[in-house]
Amino acid sequence: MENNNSPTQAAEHDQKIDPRNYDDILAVVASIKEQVGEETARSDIGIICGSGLGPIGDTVQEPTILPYSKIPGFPTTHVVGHKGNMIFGKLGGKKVVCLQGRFHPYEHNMDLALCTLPVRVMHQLGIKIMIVSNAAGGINAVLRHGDLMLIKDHIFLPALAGFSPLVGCNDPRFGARFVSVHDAYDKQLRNLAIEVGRRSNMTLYEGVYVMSGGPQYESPAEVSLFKTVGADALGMSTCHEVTVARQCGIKVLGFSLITNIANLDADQSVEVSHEEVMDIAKQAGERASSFVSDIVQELSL
Ligand SMILES: O=P(O)(O)O[C@@H]1C[C@H](O)[C@@H](CO)O1
Ligand code: HPA
Repeated sequence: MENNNSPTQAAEHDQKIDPRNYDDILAVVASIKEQVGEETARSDIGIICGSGLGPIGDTVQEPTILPYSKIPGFPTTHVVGHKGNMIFGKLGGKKVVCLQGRFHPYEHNMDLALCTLPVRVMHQLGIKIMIVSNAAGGINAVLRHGDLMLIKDHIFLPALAGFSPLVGCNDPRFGARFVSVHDAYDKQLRNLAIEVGRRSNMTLYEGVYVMSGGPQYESPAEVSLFKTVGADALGMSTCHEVTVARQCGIKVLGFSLITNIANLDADQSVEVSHEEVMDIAKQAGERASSFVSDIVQELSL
């Protein structure tokens, strides 16, 4: 992404922040409040737009846009389709903060604490509910290009191999050392999404999302493995953010936009490309975004 900062802003952005340090998080939050104003910064709902829900950021009313380049400690997002803005404003009459662009562990040397810094920041800004979205490959045979899958549960593969944002010393002010993720995706919020989907004739599947480390797409044998263990869709994000949100006590609603069908058979496989992912996301993203706005309108806080 192009960096048009003045030297002072660039210096501030380069300021070293330890994402595992509670006081450093407070310093980031103080800088955001100073730049956009305390009242603008205070938010009830946080939205992380993956490759699939980018358009929702553009529908935020009375927007105040803060580029990541002006937020101390925020890395830059390099993935095409992720704009790199924090947007404050209103959606469906609610105060939201929308992250147009996320930090993928594969971009940041698997530093999951760094990649979840925005979740800790949004928690300090007051959010009670977080909506996450991603682009994903469909594993379950019912899923088609452009479908939306409500995430019921996840398999956080990097964390099972030791790459969790909660690894390392834990300041108790962040929350519990041992976080229970038995209810990571809130049932009431899922029921609301299903109800809103029914009313607007939106075909909505519910399933399990698996996060792989990426950035290479998965081989057919790997996809078969994920299918065997119960995954319906796969991607390279989200689970780290949800884990930290649950440690903070934030309720989560998650969606996967199915941008490609994952290969299950090496003899009949097709190439997967980020261009295809972006293309389908562009076609289906508008409708998915308006659906999420409808849900936000009906959320009770
Ligand atoms: O941020 P998301 O999870 O939507 O991005 C997906 C996963 C990879 O980063 C990329 C692959 O095409 O898109
Ligand atoms: N695999 C991993 N990440 C993805 C995919 C996929 O097939 N599609 C979109 N993001």
